[in-house]
This record gives sequence, structure tokens and C-alpha cells, in this order.
Amino acid sequence: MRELPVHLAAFDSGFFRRMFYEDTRNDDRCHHFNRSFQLLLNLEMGSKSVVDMIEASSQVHYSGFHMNGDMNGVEPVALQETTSASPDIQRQPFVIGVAGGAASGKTSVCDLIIQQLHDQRVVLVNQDSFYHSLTEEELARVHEYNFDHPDAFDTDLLLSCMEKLRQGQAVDIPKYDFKTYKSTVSRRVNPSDVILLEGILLFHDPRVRALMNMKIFVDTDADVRLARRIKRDTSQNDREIGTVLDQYSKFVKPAFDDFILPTKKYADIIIPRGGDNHVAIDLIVQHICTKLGQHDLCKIYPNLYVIQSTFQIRGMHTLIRDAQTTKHDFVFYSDRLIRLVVEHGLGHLPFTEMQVVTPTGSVYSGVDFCKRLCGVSVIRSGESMENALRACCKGIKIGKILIHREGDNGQQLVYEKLPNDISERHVLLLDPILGTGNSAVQAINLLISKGVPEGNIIFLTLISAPQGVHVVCKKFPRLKIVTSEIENGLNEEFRVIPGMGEFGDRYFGTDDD
Ligand SMILES: Nc1ncnc2c1ncn2[C@@H]1O[C@H](COP(=O)(O)OP(=O)(O)O)[C@@H](O)[C@H]1O
Ligand SMILES: Nc1ccn([C@@H]2O[C@H](COP(=O)(O)O)[C@@H](O)[C@H]2O)c(=O)n1
Ligand SMILES: [Mg+2]
Repeated sequence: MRELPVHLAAFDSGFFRRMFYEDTRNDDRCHHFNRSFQLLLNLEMGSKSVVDMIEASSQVHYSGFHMNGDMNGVEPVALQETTSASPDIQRQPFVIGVAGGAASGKTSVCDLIIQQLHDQRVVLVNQDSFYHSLTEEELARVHEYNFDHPDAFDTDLLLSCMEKLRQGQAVDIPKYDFKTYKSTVSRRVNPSDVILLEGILLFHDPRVRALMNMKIFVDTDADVRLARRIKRDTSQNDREIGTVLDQYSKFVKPAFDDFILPTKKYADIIIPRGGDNHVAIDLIVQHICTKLGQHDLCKIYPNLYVIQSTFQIRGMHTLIRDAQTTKHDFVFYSDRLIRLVVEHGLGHLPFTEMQVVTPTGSVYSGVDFCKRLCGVSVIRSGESMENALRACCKGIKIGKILIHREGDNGQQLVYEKLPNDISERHVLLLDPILGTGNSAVQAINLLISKGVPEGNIIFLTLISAPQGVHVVCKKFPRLKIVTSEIENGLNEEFRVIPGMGEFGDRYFGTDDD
């Protein structure tokens, strides 16, 4: 069994609460939602609709910087964005494939996931809907038809329906009738944030597998599957028990062994006992919520860039968040993560095209880095990011800002030392934690008051609370935030949750007794 994703932190699903209604027909369940859903924000945002927020942020959407005059007449162009905030990626729904033997409990598992994802727009698509309708000739010899073979499904139709849903279009999906062996009508399925795709042979075709962000295999004992099948086919589908058993031994069992079981290896998560396995379902739901939390913020704010997560990055986060991690390891892994954030941040700077001659005498068409740069660290934690910036940008000037926390909400600027020509530079603002956003707003306001154009500021941070993201992105839509993870939220003391404690104390070793 492949390993479960390690980061399964809980997400405060109440944060984005959507009004919806549910439409349940036959075995296909479609969860539609009222488009005029509300986004309830607490803390400093007050109560704002998502429409307000999208309007505020959509006025400015830069894919790169466009400066005139300070690059020797050469118009800078944007670097390719490499983070999860690229618009195409943002709009894509989170697709979960659920495969497993017939009557293993796939639909039941999907139902439980849908119930728990009550705040999200979710749609369930069954592979059963894409069964080919039988011809009259096939109907006459139905007992010789193999419904468990990959050819029994219209996979091209499934792929085209999924493609439309992924592009945000509504689609008509056939309704298959197990009694007549035909699809006559269809049902309209609206685009949504999560698509659950369920069926016995979903992992068989590599094109279908490629659609999935997460693959789950429901692993239920063969006897249990057979018992449930007999019960289901005799009661719901009006079949004789002898026919059910014949079909099982002739087609269902061999197809399970030949086509379904071999696809178990593609699963990210294998659930024993199906819907009875509440622990596995809780973990899956938490993971989806974490993913959706990040997707949602990136959808609302095009100026937020969350680094694409990998197991390396999650592993580093796991270490620096662990309260038991030694200072030495905390510094080592924080430094690695900081370096990644800094490199991503630099990727958002403008560049000029440049050609060089290689030792082979050939011409290489490349780019020249932006040179009018400076860093500004927010004392004290931000200073931990200076080394990474210096390592990437030789001789870079670094200014400092000290903001004193007064009570929970008040933040006072008490010290600043910035380069005199800062208004002519692109500024990389350094602070590893974005919490309420109050310090960040103070720091950014100072930079703007010194003449730095908002669009020339890139705020680099290791972790960001959604509340801080809302505050900063809404107030400064031209600024870019680059972060490595979005947190669940803030606690009553305005500390980031799950967070990593006092970053400055852990990094500089001042948390010792
Ligand atoms: N954990 C369970 N305990 C008892 N019955 C179950 C359980 N899970 C599913 N079933 C029943 O078994 C049958 C098949 O389950 P279903 O979820 O439809 O499986 P699948 O979608 O894999 O064919 C259904 O009648 C369902 O009610
Ligand atoms: N007309 C049909 C079509 C399919 N089957 C059987 O259904 C099983 C797949 O459905 P699940 O919900 O259990 O995944 C599969 O084993 C087919 O044999 C059928 O009996 N009649
Ligand atoms: Mg099913």
C-alpha cells in the first residue's frame, strides 16, 4: 500500500460557508449550490460577500511587471509562473477517483465524503452512467454480456464529460437503467469545486487516471461483496439468485482478478472496510478541505502564490511544525523552505532578454536578472530570511523595519532603516509568518509612503493564515504574496494554527529556559 499523504491538518470549514441545495436522484447524486453563496469572514474583515472580494481583487491581475524607462529602454516581460496560482490551475476542480470491486462500498464511501464536505460544491459522477446501452441482439443474449469488462463502458464519453466539468461547464450525463440495460435520459451536472468519480474500472484507463488529484481504492472482502451483490440484485434489480451467481462466476470474479485488482497499485489511499472505516474517511475529508482552502484563496486573490506542494516540502513543514524538533533541525529545515520561497519570489521579478555566446561559439538566448532590488526584513523573524536572499542575490541591500505589537490589534512602527533609493527598487519584504496581517499592513504602508509602487513589492512568507491573506491581498491587490503553505486560521490569541510557535524564538534559540 502506498503511503497516505502526511499532511492532513484540519481546516476550519466554517470559514467559507456556502448556501446550497441538494438534488438526489437514483444512484447519482448531484450537489448543486446556490450561486449567490455568501462568504462569512470574521475578524477584521467584518462581513463581506465573496462578490465584493472578487471585485476588489479582479481589478488588477498582473501576470508580470510592466515597467517603463528603467531597463535601458527594454520592456521587461513576465517570467513564467510556476506556482499553484496560475489561473488555469485555479479554476480546475479537485477530482477524486474512487475505484474497487462491485458492491465494495464505493458509492457509500462517496456519500460519506459528500456529507462531510457539506460546505463545498461537490458532484458525484458514476462510471455506471457510461455503460453502453445494449442493442436488441445483445439484450436477447444478456446473460452472455460482460458488464465487468473495460469495453462495457463508453470511456470517450466519460472523458469528454469530465473535460467539460473541469473547464467549468455544465454537462449532461446519461442515466443508466440496470433493469432495461439502456441509457434513455440524462441529468444536468453543474461544475463544482470537487468531483467524485466512482466506478469499478476507473483506474484502468490511463487517460481517466490522469484526471484525478486523488485516487482511492475501496478494498472489501470478496465474500462481503458477493453477499451485498446478491442482496442488491435480487431486491433492487429484480434478478434471480441463480442468474446473479452465474454472472458472478462467469464474468464478475474473473474481471475483478484481471482488470480491477491490478489497478489497486495506482491508488493513493486504500480503504479497508469501505464506509465502515470512519477514520480513513475523516482523514480524506480533512485533506480535501486543506487543499480546497488553498484553492479558494488563490481563486479569490490572483496576487497570492502558494508554492506547489511536494512531499519534500510537506516533510520540511512537518519537521519545523513539530514541537519536539531540535533548534538545529528547526533552523536547517526552515532555511531550506525559506530558500524555496525566496527562489519562487525572485521568479516574479521582471527580466530583460539577453544573448550570450557559449564556449562552443553558439548563441544562447537567455534573460538577465532584474538588478534594481532590495530586501526589507521585518525584525526579528524576517531576519531569518536574509541569508537566503543574500545567497540568491549577490550584494543585495537589505533594509529593516521593527513593528511593536501593542495588545492584540494595535501594531506600532518603532524603527526603520531603508535604502535611500528604495522607491526605484523592487522590494522583497521578508516575514516568515503572516498572521492577522496587521504587521504586514504597517510594513507595506511604510514602503508605499517611501515611494515604492505597490506593484513593486513581493511579500515572502513561509506560512500564511487566511485572515492575513484576506487583509493584505484586499488592501494591496497589486502586491504579490508568495507563501509555502496556507494555515487553518488563528486562535483566540491571534496565533496562527497549526503554525509553528514563536518563529523568532525557535530560529534564534531564545526559547530556552
Ligand atoms: N459498510 C456497509 N455495511 C453494510 N452494508 C453496506 C456497507 N457499505 C455498503 N453497503 C451496502 O452494500 C451495497 C453496495 O454498496 P455500494 O456503496 O453501492 O457499493 P458500490 O458502489 O461499490 O457498488 C449497498 O446496498 C449498500 O447499502
Ligand atoms: N446492466 C448491468 C450493468 C452492470 N452490472 C454490474 O454492476 C456492477 C458495477 O456496479 P457497482 O455499482 O457495483 O460498481 C458490475 O459488477 C456489473 O456486473 C449489472 O449487473 N448489470
Ligand atoms: Mg456504486
